[in-house]
Amino acid sequence: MTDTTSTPGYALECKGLTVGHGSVAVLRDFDLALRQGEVLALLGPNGAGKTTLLATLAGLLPRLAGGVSVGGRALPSGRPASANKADLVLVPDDRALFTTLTVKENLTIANKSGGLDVDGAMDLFPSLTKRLKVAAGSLSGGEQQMLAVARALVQNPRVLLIDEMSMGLAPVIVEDLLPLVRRIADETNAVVVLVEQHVSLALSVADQAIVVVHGDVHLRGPAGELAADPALLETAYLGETTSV
Ligand SMILES: Nc1ncnc2c1ncn2[C@@H]1O[C@H](COP(=O)(O)OP(=O)(O)OP(=O)(O)O)[C@@H](O)[C@H]1O
Repeated sequence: MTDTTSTPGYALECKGLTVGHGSVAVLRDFDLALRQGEVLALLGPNGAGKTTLLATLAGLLPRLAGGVSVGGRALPSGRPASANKADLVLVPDDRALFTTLTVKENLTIANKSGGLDVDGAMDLFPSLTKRLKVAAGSLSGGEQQMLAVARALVQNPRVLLIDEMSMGLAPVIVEDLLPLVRRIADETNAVVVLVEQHVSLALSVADQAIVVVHGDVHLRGPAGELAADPALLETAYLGETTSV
């Protein structure tokens, strides 16, 4: 039987975690241990199970097996309110903004005590300052992504899960946005799990990286070491299990 006891010192821990849809597993027996302020780049081709993993960590899907703990406390399976109470916040790939509300309203209704306030969020995303009174649905794609991350930050996350921050954005915007992930982890001490298709950029801001392919971990290690070995990454993406 899987030992799901949490280990002291880890801000986010998964042990023997299996996630999926209905009874169909898409990512099996997944282990993870991250400390405060660490950034994980979760990489892999389409259909690998990355989004399913994030949704499960956020309690939006029930676990099929294994355990998840945040700050040493076990999270119940399939309970988004419990995950949120444990300060685990998901930025989904569709951003899930309230499109008819203004930028300021989106931030104000999400604000939790102890988190950044609206002004603090504007320090990280100064270009949103002049858009505070604009409806979220009228923002550009890049601005909407900034707002989605800012809205997560005002919830004072201990664990921040960001699914495909760069989806639909021009490369030049992605190059500006991804370094903010590093700054967020450094300044707030949150764990950040970043699902990202821009592999080099993601590795440049991450501490650790994992490549999942068809539901299995094919490579994991320090992000810098993976970035320095493109051939190894390619091999992992092609489906061969390898190691740094
Ligand atoms: N709602 C669902 N019901 C059943 N199966 C699903 C559902 N959503 C995703 N899947 C399946 O689960 C598997 C993993 O999908 P998932 O979206 O987690 O992968 P991913 O790594 O995030 O890929 P992508 O980068 O394309 O988003 C895929 O085979 C997908 O078809």
